[in-house]
Amino acid sequence: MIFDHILIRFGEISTKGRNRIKFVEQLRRNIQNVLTDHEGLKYEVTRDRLYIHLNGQKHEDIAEKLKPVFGIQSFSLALKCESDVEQMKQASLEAIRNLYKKNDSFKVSTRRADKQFPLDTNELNYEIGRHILINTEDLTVDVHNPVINLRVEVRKEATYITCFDYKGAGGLPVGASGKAMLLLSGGIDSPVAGFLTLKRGVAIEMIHFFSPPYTSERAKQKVLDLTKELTAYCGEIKVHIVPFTAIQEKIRAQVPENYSMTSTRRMMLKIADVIREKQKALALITGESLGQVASQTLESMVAINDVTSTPVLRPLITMDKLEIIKIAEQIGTHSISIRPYEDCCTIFTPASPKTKPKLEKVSRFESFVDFDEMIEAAVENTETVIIKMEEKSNDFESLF
Ligand SMILES: Nc1ncnc2c1ncn2[C@@H]1O[C@H](COP(=O)(O)OP(=O)(O)OP(=O)(O)O)[C@@H](O)[C@H]1O
Repeated sequence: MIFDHILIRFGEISTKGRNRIKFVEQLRRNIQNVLTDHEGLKYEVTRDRLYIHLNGQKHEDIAEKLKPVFGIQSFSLALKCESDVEQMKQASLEAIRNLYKKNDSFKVSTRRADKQFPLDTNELNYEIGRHILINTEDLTVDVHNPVINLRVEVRKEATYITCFDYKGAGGLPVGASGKAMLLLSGGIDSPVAGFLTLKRGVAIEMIHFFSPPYTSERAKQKVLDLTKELTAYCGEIKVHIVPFTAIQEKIRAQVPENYSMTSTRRMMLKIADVIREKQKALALITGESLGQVASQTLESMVAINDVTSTPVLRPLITMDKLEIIKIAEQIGTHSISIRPYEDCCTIFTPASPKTKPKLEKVSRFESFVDFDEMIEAAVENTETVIIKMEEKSNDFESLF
């Protein structure tokens, strides 16, 4: 069957009151971005739907690309006809004829956005259902549990007939909730934190701390590869790579060993905050999960977080490691994260870091060093690259 439209349902956006127009506009832009390779598509936005006119393009590729777009609750292949009973009957029959198998059951579910339409939903269900039964063989009606649910959406300007729904990614359109900077290590957790933040409509840029020669080019490549996996959800992502060797060496030389981890995290957060301000982002994101390691106790968070009043989002804070790993596998980052290349933190990890560091103590240790100048130099020498989306096929259905 030739479907001529894709009908997209928004889900959570519909409830966003006055911001709705902004949200829908952002979703339309995000959809257009993932479909740039498909020429001739036309977009039409109504109060609670977005329609893509396919103009003869095949729907299969387009449907695949829509699956990871946040802000879509569900979408359906659709056939458009005039809002006229005879035309609806014909189009419904055409839609179902090419779809059903022997002994399938079906149901017609009409929805009238146009309340002035002369027939009510029951009458329309009956008229269309009867027309289908008369003109097909081996089909039965089952209003409770049908194999085919033929949906007829009657609007003033047109009627859309759909019979096959895809589940969307849910969440909010990326960019609709502002922008934040993700501190991305090469580990399992931070890419998952990035994915979950994107899902809530926040655009992200990455910040990675890199300590050559202690960490290799391959460790850097790992971070770029992780970023590439996340571009499936947002098109492209900027990565800021911060040279961190000098600061780490200074910490090792000047701060007592059991406080070096706390101090390292504080410097990371300070630098990230400067880059955040330059990039006009509103928050920082980390992959921390409560109690996972020494630097992720509440006491550590108090001592680390003290360097900034910028909101630090920690989407994984209450999650178990196994839950995090499961998402990492589904979004395709896990196999990259477990590559055996070193991260700057693992190399400098002290034998027994303080699990309950005192804020006064770490501040005092740091007061003997002029870190500000080193932070400025690190920001100045930061390298920025843009990673663009790559076509890939994740198991999106099982994810959402
Ligand atoms: N080299 C780095 N560059 C950027 N951010 C980092 C780096 N190392 C750690 N972080 C940030 O600090 C968080 C905590 O790091 P840590 O190594 O303690 O924990 P983790 O649970 O192993 O996290 P991950 O799996 O993301 O590495 C990370 O999730 C990440 O947000």
